[in-house]
Amino acid sequence: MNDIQPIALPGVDPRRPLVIAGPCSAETEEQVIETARLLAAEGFRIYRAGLWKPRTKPGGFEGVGAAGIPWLQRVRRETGMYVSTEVATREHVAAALAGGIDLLWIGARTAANPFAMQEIADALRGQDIPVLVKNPVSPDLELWIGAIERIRNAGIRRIGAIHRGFTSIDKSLYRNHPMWAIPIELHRRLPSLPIFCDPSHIGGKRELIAPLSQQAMDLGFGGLIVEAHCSPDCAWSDKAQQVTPEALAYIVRNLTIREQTSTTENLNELRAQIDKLDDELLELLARRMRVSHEIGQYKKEHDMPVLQAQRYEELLARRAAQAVEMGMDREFMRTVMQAIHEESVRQQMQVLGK
Ligand SMILES: O=C(O)C(=O)C[C@]1(C(=O)O)C=C[C@@H](O)C=C1
Repeated sequence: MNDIQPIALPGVDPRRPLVIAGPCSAETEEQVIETARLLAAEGFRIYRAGLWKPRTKPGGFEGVGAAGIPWLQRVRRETGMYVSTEVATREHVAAALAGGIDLLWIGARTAANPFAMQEIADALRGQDIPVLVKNPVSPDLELWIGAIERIRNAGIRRIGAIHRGFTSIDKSLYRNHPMWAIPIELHRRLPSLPIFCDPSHIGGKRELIAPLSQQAMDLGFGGLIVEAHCSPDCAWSDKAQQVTPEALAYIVRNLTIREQTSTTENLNELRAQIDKLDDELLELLARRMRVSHEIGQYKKEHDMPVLQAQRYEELLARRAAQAVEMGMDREFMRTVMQAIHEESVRQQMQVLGK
């Protein structure tokens, strides 16, 4: 997939962040036009508005559908902005293409369904339009890459990914957990694919748009897709996470975009320290595995099972608490200990199997 091209739109500054902004849903012609006018006045160039809204439960506002396409055409005519919307079926694609929509995105629930993705990809075959694919609701990188691959296999070359976070049971801070490791891994696997952050859906609240956007910039994301509404508190959907165009302009203006890639003597010295510490870590891990091997031998001779659940539980709890005291994250340490234990168990299984 190294033939993926940037989302270059004539007349739009290609420097990051490329910002796509607009209301969650197109509600009325007035709201669509008013929001677009305010955004254009702040210098935003790419407009978004959902016409077909996949709602979790029936009864919510499901969008105005194709009736909103002439409103987006008016946005284009009157503000000069590019316009974009979400598509979830072949009929949506056909209506959007016939209506001259400039950019399409595919939602998280659709991206999770290979049949729906294939249907959309087939409807896009032979077209030259930028397409952005949101991450599936579950943290499944392969499914996300698969969805992107289907679009690419249909001949689309200007493709981007949208990171909108992942469904999580714990809604205390985020509406959708960012799990940054997943878009980081996506970038490692597909370095030419631009990634857009959707801080509105990750955060679910307007206060989180600025910090999440900054984090995305610091992780090298190419763009942002953000919900903005002329009157957020009156929005028909997702009102808590929408901001006014003025507030969005303020947030974007205040982002720090760090682009420096050259290193200095100082950084090289610090990296040398990291390399040395990693050597020591590996040496220690190898020593730990050798001891684990010996325990495996003992277990074989004494007919003991490999998994010692109580001992494992104790060491997980002890090291997680110790990590917190040492200024590290509890969950991080649990993940490290789980990985070490998994390898230790695997090696002991081999000893028992010999
Ligand atoms: O304590 C043991 O019995 C071990 O084999 C060591 C070890 C570990 O790697 O820490 C490995 C497997 C057990 O489930 C518990 C702990």
